[in-house]
Parts: sequence; structure tokens; C-alpha cells
Amino acid sequence: MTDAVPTFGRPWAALQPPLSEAILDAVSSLGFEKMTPVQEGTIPVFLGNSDVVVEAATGSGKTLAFIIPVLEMLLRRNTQLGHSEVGAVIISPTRELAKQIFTVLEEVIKLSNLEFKPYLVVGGSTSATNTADELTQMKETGPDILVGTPGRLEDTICGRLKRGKKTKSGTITATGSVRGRPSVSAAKLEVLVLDEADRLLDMGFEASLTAIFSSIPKQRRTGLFSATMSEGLGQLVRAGLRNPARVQVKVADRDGSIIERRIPSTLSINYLICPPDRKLAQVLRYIQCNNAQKYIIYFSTCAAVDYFFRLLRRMLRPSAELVPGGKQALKQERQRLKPLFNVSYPISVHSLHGQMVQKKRQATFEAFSELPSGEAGILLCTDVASRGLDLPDVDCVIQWDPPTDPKSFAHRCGRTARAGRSGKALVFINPGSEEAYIDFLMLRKIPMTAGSYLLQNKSGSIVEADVDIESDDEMSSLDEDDHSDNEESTKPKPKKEQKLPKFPADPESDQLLDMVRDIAAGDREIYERGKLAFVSFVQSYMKHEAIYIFRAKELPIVDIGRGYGLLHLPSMPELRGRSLDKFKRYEIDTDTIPYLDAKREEQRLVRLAAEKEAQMARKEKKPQKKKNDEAWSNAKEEKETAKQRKLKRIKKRDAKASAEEARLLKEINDPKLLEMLAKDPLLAKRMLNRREKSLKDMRDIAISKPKLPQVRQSLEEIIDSERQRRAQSHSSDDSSSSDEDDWEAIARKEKIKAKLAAKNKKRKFTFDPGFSEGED
Ligand SMILES: Nc1ncnc2c1ncn2[C@@H]1O[C@H](COP(=O)(O)OP(=O)(O)OP(=O)(O)O)[C@@H](O)[C@H]1O
Repeated sequence: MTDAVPTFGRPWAALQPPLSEAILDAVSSLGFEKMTPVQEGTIPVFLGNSDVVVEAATGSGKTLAFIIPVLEMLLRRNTQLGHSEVGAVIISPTRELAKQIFTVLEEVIKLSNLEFKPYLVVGGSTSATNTADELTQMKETGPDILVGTPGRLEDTICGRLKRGKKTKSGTITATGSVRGRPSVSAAKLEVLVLDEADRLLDMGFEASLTAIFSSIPKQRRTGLFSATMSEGLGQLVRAGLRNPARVQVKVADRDGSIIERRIPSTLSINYLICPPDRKLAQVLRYIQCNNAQKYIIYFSTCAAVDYFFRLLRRMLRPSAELVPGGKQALKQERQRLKPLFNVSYPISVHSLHGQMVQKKRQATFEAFSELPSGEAGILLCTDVASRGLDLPDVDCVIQWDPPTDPKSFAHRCGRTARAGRSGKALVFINPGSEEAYIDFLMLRKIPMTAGSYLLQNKSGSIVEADVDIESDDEMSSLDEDDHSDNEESTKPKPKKEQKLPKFPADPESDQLLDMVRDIAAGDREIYERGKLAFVSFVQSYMKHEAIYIFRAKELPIVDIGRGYGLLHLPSMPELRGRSLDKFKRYEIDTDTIPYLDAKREEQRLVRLAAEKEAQMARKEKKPQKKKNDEAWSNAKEEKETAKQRKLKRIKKRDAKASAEEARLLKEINDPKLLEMLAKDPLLAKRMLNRREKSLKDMRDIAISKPKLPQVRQSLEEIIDSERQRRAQSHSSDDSSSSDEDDWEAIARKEKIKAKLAAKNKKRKFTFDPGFSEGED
């Protein structure tokens, strides 16, 4: 793996056209002597009156590559901006990123002694009053540069949409749509920047962007920046940019040769093909092998972050509040972990995901950024923290699961190895099904090398184990039962399972999982969150964009459950048809698992008692039913079965109806009637079912059109013959009335559905788009 040092470019003073003294002072005060390649490539082009599309690796200094031109362009203006006029707008997909850009911008302005007033425009206010206060404050400030998220910026620049419907393309369709007054005037806007442009589209901000484009002058400069570009960007480029210059920064390898890779040359990425029930041991061993460092661990879902945060905090930084049973229990738990994980420095555990309130997100961000020296820090997060965040000095990024959006992979890894620092990344791959992901990333210019499987030897030291993971033969034969049982391997097995186990026995990993289960058995919060995390992970697996690699059917679901330290597998449709024998249920009545929080536990016990009483009462009333271990899961299953049955019924009914309709249409060959029936398919059904009123209607229609004698004739003929045929068949079989009722009922239901949909649409439409920056 390459460990090249990135080549910084020339000194700032070498730029042509030259930067102003104030900006040169600022970059020098920041301690940046030379430009990074992306800065050297972008600044002169952007300042030379060209729109730019910039693609450069993570951590390559893109932020300054647009902040400096923005300030320079405003400095070069001939006329001054008025109090309510803005000269530049920078759009970012997330609040964190917007805040980060704003901080850098503020710092550069301060260090350069310029008098520009930047303003941060993001959602996340806790109330409408706060929002109103923020607006007033912004108007008082009279900002020159706005940095923010798309929805809020749209409200600020275009005015808040009070009435009207916004389509995906950003046009307002409903007549009588009304926007409030814009809070600023963008009439003299000089420059627009879209940071993480592909993400802006992925998050569905197209409409807001289009609205912003239509409210700002066409004669402006626009820059589009990202480490990854998606195909959808073409449309955005056409809509918002004019003949843009493309700046693409290639990475120089150690020997100076130019190689095509999407990641910095200082970043080394390892993949580890590892059974999912051994990931926890691998992560802890990896940490143990290094000094106090900063780690980011990515998970697919918020629920997984919440669960592992609680679990790791309890294991790695246990305290009297976290461990029930007082000091003695705390000591015992520490003793139990010691042979499995032992480091001499303190470790703090943090979590960050999109469902956390903004304040907490910010606090986590700051705490992890300002970690005391000598302390290791682990930040557990979802992809909300994958893009753009410049967390200082992250040593290693671990991906517990590959991201559902392949583009996120490079962004996740890019939180380390920033601005010339070296960094490591590790991604876990499930054996037997996900190996193709390695080639998939190679093709996307993200090279990876195999990482080592770590084992603990008898003296407790961590050693690299020999694992044969290259053989395709073994790969294809590996299934859920193949990898762990060494003893099992000596027993005769069916043909497919006769391969040698790929992974060595790892009793310490099993001990670790036993410890996790014991913890869950004594802490309801962890027990419940574990189940939630597992279910949400399995569901998120179905959402992988690369579904041909991440095939739900091949997901080693039982091993994953074991790896999560579950006490039992929750009942879920994805487990149907799987062999669950390998999973050993933890012997405990789960009702007895307490919350550590006394008040919460008290409430739970009261609720439980009430539920039991109600259950007893029901039992006395009804004949006894089959005993359920988990009432909630069975109820869910029953609901699912009922839903399936209903769907089947509807499908059958629909098929029957279409067949009937087709048959009728085939029988009737009058063109005018066919036209009428095409316009009103129910007419055919009514006719078929001898609804007198409808027949009369049809006859009337035919008679009232004397110009169409043929139609009248054929209609009457058809109706009469149909009546005769029906009369005959009704005398022997009178089952069609229910069918008719169905049709009428379906028509009625359709009407109601349409009405409801219209109502819902109305409701959605009043929702404030400015607050919709939902990440995750
Ligand atoms: N010329 C420079 N010399 C040294 N360090 C720099 C220079 N320019 C920027 N940096 C530093 O590099 C780090 C990464 O910069 P920045 O956040 O702009 O990267 P980025 O390309 O936007 O990354 P991402 O794609 O992940 O958002 C920051 O900590 C920044 O302070």
C-alpha cells in the first residue's frame, strides 16, 4: 500500500491573477505556506470568470478553494453591496458541514481584516419563535455572504412558500401560490457555490436549488465542488452553470507517477473478510494494537449507533452508573474484560447520527474534536458524518458495514488522511457473499488491500492469524455454518460442508460475545436497543444500491444476531426459512431484565403488571390460546399473514375483473361503444351485471344520438343478448352479485382513496420545506 506524502503545490504568492494582500496574510496566519493541488488548479480558473466543476479527493482543501475566490470576487466589485443585499451564497447539504464552512469563512475574514459579514442559515431551530428571532437578527446584520442548507436558503432568498405546490423540478404548480417576502435581496449576487453537489441531489434538494437558481442573477459565477460526482449532476450543471471548466485533481503516487485514485495517497484502506460474529473482537484487538488514537466507526443505521454506543461505553469506560450492582460488580466487570481487552490509556466513546437533536450533535462534534491528549476516542456514527466533516487528527476509520450508498465509502474513509496526514481505514466484508465489493471499489478507483485477521495468543498478545481467504472454492462453499466450529470440522458432513473451516477457532471472541449477552441480560436498555439495531440493520441491508453484491438472501443473518450479542432472535419475516439451530437462546425470562434507571424501571413494572392483569382477564373470557414468547412479534406476524392474504385476494379479484372486462370488450365490436367503455370501464361491468339503471342509461345515450343509428342498434342488440345470456346463467348460478358488489365497492374505495390522497397531498404541501434537511 502506498504511503505517499501528498505534493503541495506552489506558494500562494505565485497565483495568477495574484491574490490580494489581505487574503495572503490570512492564509499565512493559518500556517498554510503552499497551496494544495486543488487550490492551485481551481482558484485562478474560478477567478478568471469561469464557472467550475471541481472533483478532488477528500481532505484535499476544497473549502479554501472556493472560499478564497468568493472573497476575492467580492473584493473586486466596483459597487458596494447594500444592507440587505448578498453577494455570495454557499450551499451545503448538512447543517454540520454548513457550520464548518462558515467557521473557516469567518476565520479567513477575521485574519484578513476584511469587513465582510457572513451569516449561517441552517434549520434546526427548536421553535418558530427562535426562527423568527434568527430572521430578525439576520436582517439586522445585513450579511454579504450566506452559508447554509438548501431549504433555509431558499426561504431566505426566494421567500417562504406559504401557499402553492412545489414540484421536483422546483416550479410552483398550483395557481394562487404565494411566497413570503425574501429576507435578503440576491439581485446583485456575484457568486454561488454548491459544496458536496452530488449529495445535494441525493438528498432531494433539487427543487430548492432550482428555486434558488431562478431567484439569482444569470450573470454570476457558479462553482460545484465534491469528492465524488454522480451522473445526475449533469442536469444540475446544465441548469445552473455556463460552460464550466472542469478541475479534476489526480493523485501522485510515491514514485511520482500519476495514478487514478479517488482517495488521498496518504490513506491506506484494508478490507477484512470476517464472520460477522467476530467483528467486535477484531475491532477491540485493532484498537489494542495501537496507541491512544482517534477512531471513527461507521454503522448503517441510527439504531446500530445507539446500541453500540451504549455497549462500548459500558465495556470500555464502565462507571458505577453504568454497571448495576455497585463497586464490586464494576470491579468484576473490569476484571472480566481485562484478559480480552486491555489498554493503558482511557477511551471515550461518542455517538453521532441524524436522529439526534442538533445541540447534541454539535456537542459530540466538539467533544470528539477536542479530545484530551493521551486519551483514545471512538466516534460511532452513520453517514450523517461521512461528508466533508473536518474532524481533526482522525487516525483510523472503521466501517462496521459497507455503506448502502457506494459513494459514501470514499467520503467515510476521507475523514482520515486529510491535508497530507496519513491515515488508515478498515472495512469489514461478510465472507461468502460480499467479496465482489473489493473489485467493485477497485473499478471505482478505490484500491484496497487485505487486512490481517487478529487473534489473541495464550499470553494475551495480539497476533496476526493465517486465514486462507483467497480460495474461490472455499469462498463459494462457505455458508453460515462453515466458519466457526473447529471441532465440528472433524465430523463427517454433507458434501457441501466438508471444506475445512476458513477461520481459526477464536474462543476469546466467543467469550467477548458471552460478556455482551450477560450485560444485555442485566440492562434492559442495551437488550432492547440490541434487538432494534439488529432489525434495522437487516432492513437497511435491503436498501443497498449494489444489490447484486449485497444479496439479502445470502446475508448470514444468524451470525449477525450472534455478533450483536442478542439474547434471542427477534421474530421477523427475514428469518423465515432460515436454519436458526446455530443460535443459542440465552436462558432468561426477558420480562425480568430491568432498566438501570430506577424511575423507568418502576414505570415498566407498573405497565407490565397492568398488561399481565389484562391478559389474565382476556384468558378468562376466551378459550386459552397458544402460548406466545413474544406477544408483540407474533401479533406482527399475524398482521403480516393477514396482509399477505388480503393482497392475494385483491390480486385474484383484479385478475378476474380484468379477464371479464377483456372478454366483454372482445365480444362487443361496435367502435363507438368501445370508445364509451374505454372512457368508463365500470359501464361494462354494470352492463354485464344487468344493472337496469345503467342499461337504461346506455339505451338513452344510444337513442339520444340519432346520428348514430348503428350504435343504437348494436347497443340494443348487445344489451338484449347480454340480458338473455345472463338470465339463463343466473337461473343456474347466482354468484355474480357478490362480484358486482365488489366492483362497486372497489369503485367506492378508489374514490375514497383518491380523496384521501388529495387531502394528504394538501397536508404535505403546507409542510415547511425549509426544515426538511433530514439526513440519514
Ligand atoms: N494549503 C493548505 N495547506 C495545509 N493544509 C490545508 C491547506 N488547505 C486546507 N488545508 C487543511 O486541510 C484540511 C482539509 O480541508 P477541507 O476540509 O477543505 O477538505 P475537502 O477537500 O473539502 O474535504 P472533503 O471532501 O472531505 O470535504 C483542513 O483541515 C484544512 O485546514
